[in-house]
Amino acid sequence: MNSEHSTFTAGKKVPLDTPSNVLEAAGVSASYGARPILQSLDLSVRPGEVYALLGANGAGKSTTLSLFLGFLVPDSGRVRVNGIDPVARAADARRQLAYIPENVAFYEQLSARENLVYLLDLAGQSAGSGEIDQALLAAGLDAAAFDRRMGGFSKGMRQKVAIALALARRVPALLLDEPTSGLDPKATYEFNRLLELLRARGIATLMVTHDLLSASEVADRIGFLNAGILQEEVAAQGATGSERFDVRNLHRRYAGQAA
Ligand SMILES: Nc1ncnc2c1ncn2[C@@H]1O[C@H](COP(=O)(O)OP(=O)(O)OP(=O)(O)O)[C@@H](O)[C@H]1O
Repeated sequence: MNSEHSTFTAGKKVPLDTPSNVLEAAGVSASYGARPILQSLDLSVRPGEVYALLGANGAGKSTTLSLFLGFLVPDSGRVRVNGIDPVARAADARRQLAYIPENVAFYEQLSARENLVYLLDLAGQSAGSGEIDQALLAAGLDAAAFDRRMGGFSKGMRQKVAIALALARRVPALLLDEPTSGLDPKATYEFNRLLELLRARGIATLMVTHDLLSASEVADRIGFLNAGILQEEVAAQGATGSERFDVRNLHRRYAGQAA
């Protein structure tokens, strides 16, 4: 039980075994040196929720990811990953997370299977070959590619391996930095279906993106960050379907903000 997490029910403090927010930033301000970047940021992602963080270049989106990764110490406020402080308990917090940067790095000489075995081992986990194959298949990698060297993999294939690693590690949270940039429409479509799988598995996903169409298709909530301030959050209207968000409306807000 995590004593840091509790809630008030009818005036009585009730401890929670599982935090209701897997990713949580509350009243967070952060800076690089003397330069303030994020101001009083309140952002949370629940289990099984896909949260898309939008904002102009330099708005502070990647900086937000850095907070959850424990790369940046906040000036004030509270950051938690599955109830764990990513600075005070860095190794524990990292075990809760998978981070997929814009360009995912793997051991180029190793195959997808070998990368997974090795990276799981580095993470202190062992998985049988059956489990590894299941994760790769669930992530949508063609079985013919399992034993190919990753040096020749496309960005879309690399992302599938990265998602397979997250699935095999059974992490409760996933951080994605511009996952669909540079993907063709088919690969983008496949990636968006993968996000739906992550949602179904109860993973809390925070995705930084400029891709409004993907965000509108897969996100449950969209936040607009402007100059380090989370100006607005909008929630999906329906559980599924293309009308979850009004894309034109999103575009107007986003473009208006970026101007
Ligand atoms: N390591 C760093 N040291 C100093 N300043 C930084 C550092 N990293 C980012 N910045 C600055 O912080 C601000 C926010 O950057 P951040 O990368 O979080 O923005 P972003 O919203 O992710 O932008 P983009 O869409 O271009 O990736 C920018 O002005 C950037 O120049």
